[in-house]
Amino acid sequence: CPCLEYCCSNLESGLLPGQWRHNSRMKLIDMSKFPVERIRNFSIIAHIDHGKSTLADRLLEITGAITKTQKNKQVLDKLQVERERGITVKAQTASLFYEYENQTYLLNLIDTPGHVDFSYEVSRSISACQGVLLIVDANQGIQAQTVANFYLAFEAQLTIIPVINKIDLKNADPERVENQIEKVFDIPKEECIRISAKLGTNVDQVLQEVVKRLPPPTFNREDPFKALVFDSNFDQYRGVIANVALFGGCLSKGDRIVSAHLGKSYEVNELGLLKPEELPMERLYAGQVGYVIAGMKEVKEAQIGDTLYHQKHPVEPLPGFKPAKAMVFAGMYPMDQSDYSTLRSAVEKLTLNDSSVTVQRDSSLALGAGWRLGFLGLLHMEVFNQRLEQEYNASVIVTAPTVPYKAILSSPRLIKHGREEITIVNPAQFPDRSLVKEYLEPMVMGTIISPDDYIGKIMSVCLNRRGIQKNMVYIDDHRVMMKYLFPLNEIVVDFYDHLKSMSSGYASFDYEDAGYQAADVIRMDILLNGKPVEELTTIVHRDRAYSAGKAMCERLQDAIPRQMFEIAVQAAIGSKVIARETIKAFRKNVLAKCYGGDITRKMKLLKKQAEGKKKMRYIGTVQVPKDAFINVLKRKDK
Ligand SMILES: Nc1nc2c(ncn2[C@@H]2O[C@H](COP(=O)(O)OP(=O)(O)OP(=O)(O)O)[C@@H](O)[C@H]2O)c(=O)[nH]1
Repeated sequence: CPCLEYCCSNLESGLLPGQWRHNSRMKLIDMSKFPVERIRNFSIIAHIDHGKSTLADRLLEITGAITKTQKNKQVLDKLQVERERGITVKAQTASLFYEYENQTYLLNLIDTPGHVDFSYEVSRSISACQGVLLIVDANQGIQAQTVANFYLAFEAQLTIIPVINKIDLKNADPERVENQIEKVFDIPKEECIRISAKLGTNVDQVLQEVVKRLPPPTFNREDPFKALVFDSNFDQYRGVIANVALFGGCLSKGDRIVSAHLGKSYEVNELGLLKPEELPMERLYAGQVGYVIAGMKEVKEAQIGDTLYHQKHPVEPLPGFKPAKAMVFAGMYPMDQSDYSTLRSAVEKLTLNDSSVTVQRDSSLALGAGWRLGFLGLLHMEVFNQRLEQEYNASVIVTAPTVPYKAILSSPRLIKHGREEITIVNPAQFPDRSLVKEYLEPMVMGTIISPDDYIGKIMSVCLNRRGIQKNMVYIDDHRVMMKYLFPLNEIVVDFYDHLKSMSSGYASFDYEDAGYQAADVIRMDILLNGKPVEELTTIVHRDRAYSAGKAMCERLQDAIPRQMFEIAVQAAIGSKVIARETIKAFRKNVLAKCYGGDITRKMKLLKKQAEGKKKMRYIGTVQVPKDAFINVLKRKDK
């Protein structure tokens, strides 16, 4: 960092361990005496693309943590997938020093993702904070994730500073957005700050308001050490790096700490602040946010939500978090079985970094040995897949995603360990109706915000997806917020895409878990040339079986390239085929060389060709492209 200089052994600088020198003003900051009242911990939360990472860049620039160059764009989005997709996937922390009214403040900022699949990151991040900056786009106004994120912060009783971003846009209407904020969140519009994160307009005011409006942490250095693990990463060489917020006491290098969850003890090898790179320190104090490396070999050992304390001073553990709940499951297999062990180590390493992915071993007749992975949503699954390919050079086949159904069993034969209820994460293991009292499907409460011109279209799509309307309110003169109860299965794959395209990109969607409901669902198999393909088996609602089967066959017909033999694509329920499409074979013109001539010779050639094809159909395996598994589930809403 060009502006701040940290000293641990450099005697010439005249600094003691744990002291900072602010080069531009030659001011020494002794962290051991830094008062808690001058610390502010806050998150930046918003709907996707409303400008969180851009604002974080400006805050880092103003406070001198990074230099102002073209290269320094979205510095907190470090992953390649984040940079390529332009989205934040993982929350990032940065500690900044800010000068206000001749006092130095330590601001710990956490930039969070905006997409619904990563809202778990948001809820974890805000647990380490006392306040949030709620960013709203001055053109788009309040969107579905703005509402969801607001409630996360509101329920955690954090101070909320509304910030209206992108006021430089031609169509910006900050006045309208302020009215929406007042109406929907009951925050007086005078409290909103209008900024342009891109141009830097009023960004300094944001920092001033953070200092003025957000409360400092109320933790005491004299109390026993107590820290919340709110995130963790895995480094191949250094092991687990736990991001912690200190809720009391202080922690020094060499201290022995215990993780409350496992009761294991560790020696602290390294600790420090995140600026946003790791900056080793001698000590961390109550109220600060930083990182700790303590020889933990698996992320499981630094479980998110866990409490760390000094071995000699046990404390009451903090409440922690609910574990992330996987919403989508899919099989993952190596393209080539010989790559199995390489892929296994890649999956293990990546899940060490992303503890919200659940992993179970699985195998399939067609695709060999693999895993069944659970994700928080489809984007999460795509990002995981992309990271595997980019960061670990692995090539994988991902099967059709499915949601976790439940079945209440009636047959005592199947009741293991007194469990009557089973969760079905693989449709191929869907228990037969005769063994089941009741099937249950996962439900979600969806929030849709859209201009009112599209209400009619949206309602008909929601109905088509078995949605039940629960509420509808106007958030301003032209925008409505609708609440729908949906079966998760109906919205998980492509609902958001449809909603976006039918509303010219104006509608936004967010959902939260709403438990389980009884449902009349059945298993539908897909057969290619009479052979069931386990990886394409799906669970569908009985009323939708025929239309779903027909649509899947049609989509497979498009997705599977023509091969040297004819392929019959069938959808079946039990032994009953309910839909069929045929993929025609490439036909070699065996008669090309026969100019006129004897008809019996032509017939002989055609018969020989037909026999050859019959053989191929028998022995040939159908090649299914790897993206076909997901594409077959994407439906077209009328
Ligand atoms: N005109 C204008 N564009 C902005 C402003 N702030 C951000 N943007 C643009 O908006 C887009 C999204 O910005 P990001 O900072 O990536 O948004 P984000 O909220 O971090 O996005 P996620 O992390 O994916 O949720 C980028 O193209 C930015 O350049 C602004 O003040 N004015």
